[in-house]
Amino acid sequence: MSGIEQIRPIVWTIAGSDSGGGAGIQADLLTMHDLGVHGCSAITANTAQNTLGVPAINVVADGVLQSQLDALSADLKPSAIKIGLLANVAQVRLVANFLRELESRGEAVPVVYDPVAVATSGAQLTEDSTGAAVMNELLPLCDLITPNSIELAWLAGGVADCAESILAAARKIRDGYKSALLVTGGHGEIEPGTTADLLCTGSGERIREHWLIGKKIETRDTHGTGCTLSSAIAALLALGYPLKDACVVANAYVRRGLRLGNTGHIGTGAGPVGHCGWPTELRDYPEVLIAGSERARSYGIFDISAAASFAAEFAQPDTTRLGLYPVVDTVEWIEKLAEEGVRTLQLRIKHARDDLREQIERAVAIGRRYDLRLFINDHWQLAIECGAYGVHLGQEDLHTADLKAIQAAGLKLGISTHGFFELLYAWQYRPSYLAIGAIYATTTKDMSGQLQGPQKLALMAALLPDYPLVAIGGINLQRAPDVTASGVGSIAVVTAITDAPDYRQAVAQLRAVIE
Ligand SMILES: Cc1ncc(COP(=O)(O)OP(=O)(O)O)c(N)n1
Ligand SMILES: Cc1ncsc1CCOP(=O)(O)O
Ligand SMILES: [Mg+2]
Repeated sequence: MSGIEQIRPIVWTIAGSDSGGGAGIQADLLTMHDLGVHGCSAITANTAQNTLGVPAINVVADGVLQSQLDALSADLKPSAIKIGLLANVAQVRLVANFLRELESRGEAVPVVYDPVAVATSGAQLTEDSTGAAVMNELLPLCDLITPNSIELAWLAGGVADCAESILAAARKIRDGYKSALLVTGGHGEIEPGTTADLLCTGSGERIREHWLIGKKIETRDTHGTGCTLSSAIAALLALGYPLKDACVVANAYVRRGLRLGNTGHIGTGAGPVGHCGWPTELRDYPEVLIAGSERARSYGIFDISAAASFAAEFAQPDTTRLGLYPVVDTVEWIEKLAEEGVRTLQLRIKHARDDLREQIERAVAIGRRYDLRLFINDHWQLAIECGAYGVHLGQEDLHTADLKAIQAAGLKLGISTHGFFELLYAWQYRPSYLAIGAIYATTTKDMSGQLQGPQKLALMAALLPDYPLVAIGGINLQRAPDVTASGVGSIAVVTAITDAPDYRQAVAQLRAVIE
């Protein structure tokens, strides 16, 4: 491989073959191809299957499985691995050993394990005794496991058939393992007419639980949804998506496949889910439940203190296209840029200063004089007290700021997001605008690990074509055309203006591109 650049990342699926072409290896390879990675397979069992059931599970010999893994690792190095059906304890051990070897050679990659124990048809696919081996040997090597609620109960012991018992079973697994958990909810309805997946990430004190909720899609063709979901996540991880983003995009990919299906039914039973390309429509994406919302009561995560300050539906700006949006740290800059005809501005004061209130009061007064859309970063109480046009908050501020008070005062609200998950999360607040960043590397703020790039920006912007969106981070005159091509109506910049040799010229040139 040396010297040859791989254009498409490689993803392996270690799973069972479905002779009916709807689930297992077949669904995995369709998904991987659809999402732009090259799929390789190591087959654990040749199941005899159709859309009606599973007449036989023909488990491959250990040597057959091992030889496939060895052949792949000699040539086709993976960027992520998806594991599906492991038919017995010996296969669990073999795969676990193989993963440990990869780790010891410094070749570890993200591993997504879909513990395929029961097919959608109800057929049992793995020996009962594999549960303990999975827990002891495989889970410690996985980054994410994606059980359905039946498989969750199988792994954790007990039942997992309502929000509280699913949360309890998930916590039991999370207590012992580093792996994140995505419990798929296609088999039950916590709220009538909806499906809900539980995403658990982090560990110890920082464990995070999110319900991803979608309208139930009425279709007969649900075969292979679990395989499709887990291989989509592996593909997205290989493409460099962070775990939570990979989970929500994969959820949308499956929901799109359920909604659009195949052209005509395949088979006489539960046909395969469709594989219909990148999910470009918001309606396929899940809602991310917010713990302060009333709805969270049904899902066992209602937080009374979060509810005290939770609000949604903020005042909308007069336009969805906010144009050039300089972010500056002094009142003097606000005035100079207002003079140049800039309409959207942010005062972002990061250093403690005694005259903060006075600065904000002065900025607000200039804002009124020039009819600016002036947002105050961070200092939401002072923004309310001084009667500012709006406030800009980061994700972490959403848990501490009094959003009810901001809304009641009639202030506009902008929220920072970094990727698909945060975009969907912030969307639940229906803010006045959503900012997406950092698009490029920037020296203004440490955004390492949060770079989006213009292509991903365009994929996110496509979800909210009529909503005020702002792109920020490392944007300058040269990059601005690629950013505006994504469809966002506003570009926020710091250094492209404040460090420009001639800020007036920079404003004029940037406005010419953006507005
Ligand atoms: C328009 C816009 N987008 C994003 C940010 C970043 O805000 P935040 O996440 O609150 O981080 P700090 O700016 O406070 O460091 C922004 N200020 N403006
Ligand atoms: C505040 C902030 N939030 C995300 S990136 C960024 C800095 C943008 O600065 P610049 O335009 O100089 O890259
Ligand atoms: Mg802030």
